[in-house]
Amino acid sequence: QARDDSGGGGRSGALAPPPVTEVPQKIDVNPPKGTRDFPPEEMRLRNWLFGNFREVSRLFGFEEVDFPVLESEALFIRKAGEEIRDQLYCFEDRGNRRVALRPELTPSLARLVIQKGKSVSLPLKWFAVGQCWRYERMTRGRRREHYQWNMDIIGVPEVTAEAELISAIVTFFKRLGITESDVGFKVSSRKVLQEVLKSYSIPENLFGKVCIIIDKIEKIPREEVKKELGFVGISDEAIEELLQVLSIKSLDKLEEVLGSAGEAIADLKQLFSLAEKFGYSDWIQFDASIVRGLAYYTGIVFEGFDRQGKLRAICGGGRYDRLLSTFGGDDIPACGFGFGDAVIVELLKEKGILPELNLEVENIVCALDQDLQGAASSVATILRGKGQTVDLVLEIKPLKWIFKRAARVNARRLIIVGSSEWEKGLVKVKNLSSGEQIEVKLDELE
Ligand SMILES: Nc1ccc(Br)nc1
Repeated sequence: QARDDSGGGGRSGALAPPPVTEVPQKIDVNPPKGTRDFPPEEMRLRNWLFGNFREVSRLFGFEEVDFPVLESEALFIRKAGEEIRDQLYCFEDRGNRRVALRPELTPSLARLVIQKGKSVSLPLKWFAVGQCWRYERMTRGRRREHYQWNMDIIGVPEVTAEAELISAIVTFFKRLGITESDVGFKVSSRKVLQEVLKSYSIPENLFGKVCIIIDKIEKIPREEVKKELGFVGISDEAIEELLQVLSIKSLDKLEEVLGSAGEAIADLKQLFSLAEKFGYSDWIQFDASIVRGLAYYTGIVFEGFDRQGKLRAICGGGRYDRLLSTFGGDDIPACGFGFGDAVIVELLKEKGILPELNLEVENIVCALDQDLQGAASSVATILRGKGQTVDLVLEIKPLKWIFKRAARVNARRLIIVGSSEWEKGLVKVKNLSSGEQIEVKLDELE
């Protein structure tokens, strides 16, 4: 019989039998496939990581923004064959609207910039830390959600913006104890591809598709890449030239091939010169094979990698000068990066530099008998009013239990409220590291 929780009268009169409760159904206590809970220990690590994201963003003068996790599906529908599109976590809501759990933050940011229009003055320097989703066939057992830190600069066409963003990531790595011997950035520009495609008169509208196919160069066999490029109409000759250019690892070599007049070389030379000034030259290297897997990049692209080659890309980003206009906004230049919360933790574990993050409570306060529980509450309130953390024991417990609890919460002091002391306006204060115990007047407690 369903429980009558309609709040109505039902048969709940004084003499009526107690309502038949539902037979308890054991629910699955695990979170949905591909998602995570954050119990205290994991939450402390997440807060520490996000705290560093936010502190670096603050150091660089960026403002925090956020957007709904749920967006119109249209924001992410791009026809360039991206994986992010194939794995879109999308559905029709009860209002028959096509919606999606955001797979990334950049389109939402672009939407908000357009919405703000002339009410905001450029350049905008915005950052966000948000959960992003993908519907991954669980056969690969990969996650379906992660948190991404994004920093974006809107309204700056110069490469100074990309240089600034990479500097922010370097600053973040250094804060965590990660050095240029651990990680690096592979940097290129999609203008390299653009210049090659243009020399073969390949139409602009194929640019996004070609980039997405080439981004798979490390993930699928070379022959498959060539076949896919052929399918979209790239000639064999152009394919050979593309793959040749993509294997270039030095700017001098690239300049030999492309010549010195193109934007690609100019942008990359400026970026490497700025890197010198920022002091992170040892962190970056040119690699023409870097195109990144998002269709909207139009210029410099970069990705953070671990030099041991054990992990997937740590972060990635680039310039996306056309995204806002494709959403019907003005032609505003933009660049940004995404930095996931998973690979970085694997890297910290690999390096053995995960921080020790324990619950730290300054005081544990307890009453020795029931009628002093109120007194213990007032002691806790006084200490909290002074900005001290207090774990207040909420029941009368034996001292053995209290000491065990004090150890678990790493308390520095035990404040005991006992009747004989309380009558004299005193409490017992035990220093839990030295063991020293003194009596303190309540109004002198600090
Ligand atoms: N885009 C995206 C979303 C969620 C995860 Br996990 N990985 C990538």
